[in-house]
Amino acid sequence: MLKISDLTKKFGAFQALNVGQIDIPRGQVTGIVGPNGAGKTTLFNTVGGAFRPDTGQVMLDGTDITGLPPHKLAEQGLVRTFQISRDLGALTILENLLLARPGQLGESITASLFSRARIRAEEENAVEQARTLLERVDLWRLADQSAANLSGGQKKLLEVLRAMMLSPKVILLDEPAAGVAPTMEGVLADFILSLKAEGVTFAIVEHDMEMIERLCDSVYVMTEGREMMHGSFHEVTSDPRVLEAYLGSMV
Ligand SMILES: Nc1ncnc2c1ncn2[C@@H]1O[C@H](COP(=O)(O)OP(=O)(O)OP(=O)(O)O)[C@@H](O)[C@H]1O
Repeated sequence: MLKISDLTKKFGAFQALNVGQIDIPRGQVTGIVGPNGAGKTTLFNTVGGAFRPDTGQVMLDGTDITGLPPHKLAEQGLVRTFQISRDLGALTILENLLLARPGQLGESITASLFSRARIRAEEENAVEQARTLLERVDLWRLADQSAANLSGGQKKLLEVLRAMMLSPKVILLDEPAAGVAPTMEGVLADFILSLKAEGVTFAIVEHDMEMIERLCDSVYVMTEGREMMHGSFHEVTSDPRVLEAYLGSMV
């Protein structure tokens, strides 16, 4: 589904990313792990349109999407999640979802002058889509409350729902377990797996190895900007090179 080839990114003289080949298969959850500074966030930023790569190629379902900005990537079916920021926290839960979806008709002045009814229908569709998503995770009853009041786990659910408003093929999911109480981790994991069962493809950057084990069909281990190893959770966690990469980052 997503093929990342020879992707590089430098910050000044520092080579933060130097990936050979990372494949994110259709309908699977692929984990990306590695010690601090390994380049995981830079990979997501470069694939997700925040940075342009220096070299390399990203193909999504057969289409070259290299270097496209986030709104173009979303049109193609690739969406990256972001933490619910302070600004988004000030909005209600429903507003968070409605804002995640770029206005289609509403962006054109001509359309807004001549197609009020269509715009209203479009907005009603968006509310309906948001309601369906919120009901799935039992957040519809809180739709009018400020997102800032949600627990860490509920905020993570909201991040995923915001991505789902764009009906993506692929979600780049940033640290789903971060700031989530252990009791909520299972709820979050089950929701991600239910989306996977419906055909959504995930790439997940995560430090929490229990979450990786629970979610991932396969795992890439990154170190020093490169993909060092790829395999099942048990293959990568029993490989001495992986242990060494983690220990090496701590000394
Ligand atoms: N905008 C930037 N400017 C300069 N250097 C950067 C920038 N972003 C990241 N780096 C550097 O690139 C390297 C990789 O960072 P990155 O954040 O991608 O690692 P990571 O694997 O996500 O780490 P962590 O697990 O700690 O989030 C680090 O050495 C970091 O300092």
